[in-house]
Formats: sequence, C-alpha cells, structure tokens
Amino acid sequence: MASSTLISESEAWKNLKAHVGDIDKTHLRDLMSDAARCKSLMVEYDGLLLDYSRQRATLDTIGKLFKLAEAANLKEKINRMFNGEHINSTENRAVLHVALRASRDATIQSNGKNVVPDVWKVLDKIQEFSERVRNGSWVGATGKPLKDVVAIGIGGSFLGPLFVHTALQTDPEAIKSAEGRQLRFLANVDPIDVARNITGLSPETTLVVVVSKTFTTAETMLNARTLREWISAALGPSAVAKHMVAVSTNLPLVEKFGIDPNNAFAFWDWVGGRYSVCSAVGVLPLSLQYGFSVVEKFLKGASSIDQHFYSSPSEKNIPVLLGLLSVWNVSFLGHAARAILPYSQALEKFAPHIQQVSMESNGKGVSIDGIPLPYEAGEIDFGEPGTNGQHSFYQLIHQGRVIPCDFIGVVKSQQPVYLKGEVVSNHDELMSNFFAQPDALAYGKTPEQLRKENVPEHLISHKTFSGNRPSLSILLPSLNAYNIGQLLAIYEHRIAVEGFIWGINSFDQWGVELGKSLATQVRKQLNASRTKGESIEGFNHSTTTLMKRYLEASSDVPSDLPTLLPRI
Ligand SMILES: O=P(O)(O)OC[C@H]1O[C@H](O)[C@H](O)[C@@H](O)[C@@H]1O
Repeated sequence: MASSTLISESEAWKNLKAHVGDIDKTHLRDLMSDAARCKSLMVEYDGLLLDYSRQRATLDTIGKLFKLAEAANLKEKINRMFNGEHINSTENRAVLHVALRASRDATIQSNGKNVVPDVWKVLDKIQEFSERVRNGSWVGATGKPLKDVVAIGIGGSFLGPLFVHTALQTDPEAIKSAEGRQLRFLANVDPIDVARNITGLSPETTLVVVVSKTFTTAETMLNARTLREWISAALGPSAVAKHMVAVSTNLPLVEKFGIDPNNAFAFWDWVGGRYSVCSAVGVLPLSLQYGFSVVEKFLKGASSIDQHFYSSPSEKNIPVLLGLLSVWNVSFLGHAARAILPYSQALEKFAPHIQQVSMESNGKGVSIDGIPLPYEAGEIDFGEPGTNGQHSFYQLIHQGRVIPCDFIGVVKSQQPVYLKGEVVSNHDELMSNFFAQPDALAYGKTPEQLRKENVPEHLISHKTFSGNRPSLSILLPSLNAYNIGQLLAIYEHRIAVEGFIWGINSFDQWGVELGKSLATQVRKQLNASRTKGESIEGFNHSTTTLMKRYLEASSDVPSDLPTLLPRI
C-alpha cells in the first residue's frame, strides 16, 4: 500500500467492516462455550498470560485483523522503529525508547551510530551517583546525608516514574532498599503542590531532581525556581550545587539555570517524553530511592517484552494482539473508551500513566501524511484499581455504555495476608473479583434467569444484564520490578501498534501547543495589569470578564512566596 493511502481504503479494512455484521449476530455467552476458540485466544510469554477469549471476536475476526496488520505494513513499521528510522516524521526524529533498556552488548542504531554505549554511560553515571547519595558519601551543604528526593517534572517527566514508584513502594525487595528514604513528585504548578511536597522535608537533607526533556516547560521551571529559592533561603545560594541535579536533553539550559552540568543526566531527542520512564527521567529518581539494582530489573522486564514484540509472530505477540484488538473495538465496533482495571493497589498510577501514553500518542485527527482520518482513532483511557472501581463506575460498564475492559491481575501478592478463620486470604478475596467481573460482563443475566429466581416482574428490566461486553485479562506472576517493566512495555508497544495500523504519527503531540501559547498571552496580560495597572486588551468578552474578576479579587495576595509555604 502506498504510504499516502489510508488504511480504510484497503481490502482488509473493508473486509473487517463487512465482518461486523457477523459478529453482531454472536453473543459472548455462545462464543465462550466454544472451548477450542477460547484455547486459541490465550497467549503466554515469560510468565505472563493474556486471555482475550472475552473479546467480541471469532477466529475469523483474528485472521482478518492479521490481514489488516499486513495491509498496514505493521511488521515493517515495527522494524523501522527498532532500526532507528525517523518514524516521528513531523519532528524528524527516531523513536528508540527500546534502546533505553537494551543490554550493554546490544546494537541499536540512530543516524548510523550505535546509541547503546551512550545509554549505558548515563546508566553507569546514575548508578555511581545514586550509590554515593544513598551511602552518604554525597552530602548536602551542611554535611548531612540527603535522604529525601523531590522529583520536579510534569507529563512524561512525571507520570511514568510515579507509576513505577507507586508499584515498587510495597514490593518487599524495594521496601528494604528504600529504608529511611522518601521520594516525592512535584508536578503541578499549583503552589498547593509545592506546599504538599515540601511539608515535613528539610532543605538540608533534600535532593531536588529537575526532570524536563526540553527544560523549558513553564510549570516545571517555575517549580524548579521555587524549590531553588526554598534551598537558597535556608542554606545560601551555593547550596544549590549540592542539592539540585537535573535530567534533560537540553544541557545548555540546565547550566544556565545554575545546575552544575556534571550533575546533569542526559537523554536524547529519540526518547519521547511519554516513553521516557526507562531513561534517566525514571531511572535517576527511582535509583535514588530503591538502588540501581532494583531499577535494572525493571529495565530487564521491559527489555524482555521488547524482544518478544520484535521477534514473535503476530499470533503469539502480546502487544500486537492487544493493539489489533483495540483497533477492532474502536474503529469497527465503535467503542471509544477503554477501562484499565488493575486488581492491585500497587498499580493505582498505571491508568493515569497509560492515559498519557495512549491519548497523547494516538489522539490524532490526521494520518501521518496529514490526511484527515475518515475513521475513529485513539482511545479514551481511564481506570482505577479493582475492587475500588466496582463500587464506583462499573455500573455504567455493566448496564450502561459498552466499554472494553483490561483486567490486570497478579498471582502472588506483594503483601499477602491470610487471617485465621477467614474463608480465603485477602488476596484471594481481591482475585475472586478479578475472575468474576469478566464473566459478569460477558454473560450478563437474562430475564428468564431472573424469573426463575422469582424476581418481581417490575424489576426484571432493571436487573437484566445484557452481557456481551468485551474484556481481556492479563495475569502477571507477581509484581516485582521485572514484572512492572514487562507491563509498561506491553502497553507502550500496544499503543504503537494501534498507531501503526491507524496510519498516524503516535510520537508527536502538536495538540498540546495551542493552549500553551494562549497561556503565554494571558501571563503577559496578568503581569501588565498587576504591575502597570494596564487594562485587559485582546481577549473575548468571556475571558476578559473572568480575568477582571480574578485580578480584582486577588490584588492583595502577598508576593513573598517562601512565607506562604509551610514552615518546616
Ligand atoms: O519533559 P518536558 O520537556 O518538561 O515536557 C513535559 C511534558 O510537556 C509537554 O506538554 C508534552 O505534552 C508532554 O509530552 C511532555 O512530557
């Protein structure tokens, strides 16, 4: 297929469109009774099990999806990614986050150069630095060891590291290595987030890591200046060298900010922000908290999935299967949303991270060649850990709109509890729900079943569950650093597969620019109005009214920032 042709013009796409009518005649209740089908719709790899038998799909559907993958040149696109070609064409960049977790002896080329040695140079530097901080040989300005870390960053410089940190926090090995240490994340420019994050910390024992790919993000830079002020006010300006380090691709700006370039940890333009958790963006703060050896296991887990993604045939390829099923659900069955439902509290920040990876990657309206898409692409991702979500939004998923669900379960709990006299362990109780919910969605409950249970006639329609609601289940053997890396990479690649099929550029994010530039105009106006009393010009009636109200009612806000922050 020529690159400027839309995938919707392919025979494979049209065949799938026509096939929707066949699937509409089926019900998951019947599909699930076909044991051979169910057996075929399961894949295992490296301790993981994917069960996609509860998708509204037959073996014929899957075959047609593989044909779609061929029509979209999926394999070729995956190869181009791994080969370092500039597949992010609107920014003329390679997309090589897989190189961030490649083994030391691997070769991955970008612009004719093997990037793996550069990756390991930074990883070695992180290992060395984090060990010095952790063992107390790197001390703060007053000679005290730095036991607490505040990582400042937003978007891709925040969500991935927060997800991994939250997932590791209750892992026994990680707990041991984090003893006596704290890791916090300051993301929002809302000064409340500053206040929350420095409460209980002393500048004397705190290391601030400024994480920004561009080192120009307004929120991150203001937060960085705020914490620089917090450190300087307490310990003098020279303390900044000992208490602030940076992660960025823009080392000149790091230096300009006043951070010693020796204390800067680099990454590269071929790492997209939302794909950067395996670069110094995640590895530095996480190594400071848990030690490099724990974080290395996380990288190895991700690398295992990279190899699987690169070399497994489609029928056995977990990210490929997941990506194709997402395309099926979104573009053919018309399900715009996807719920990410980990039955693990440790994964509470997984859905927010995937929300950015998925929605910023695939929330596009034109093809990679700039042609408006005549079909739906992108997914609305949301989610909460089970069972909490069950007591919140599952009502809509069971009886309201159809939302394909990802159920993610863990065999061995990080924190097992089994009380004497209880029927099951606490983890079994949690997992009972993980096993039950997909069937409740698939099978539903018919009026006939309800009548047999003597449900009064006026309640029959209210208590009926239509069923036929798709889900898939991913079972992880445990939730250690390695498994967390696996899970991350599965979703990263799944999202890339979706974009490759839809024929979009999943690696740019022009849609975030307009709001940023409008905020610049507002910032200028706020400054002019506050400092020179200038009237509001150039905004519409709505914005002018709102800004006027805001300026008038907040004219007495004190400007002496440090006194507003909580006293330590
Ligand atoms: O890492 P930074 O350059 O500070 O960027 C932080 C974030 O801001 C941008 O607006 C992008 O939408 C994100 O993809 C990015 O992760």
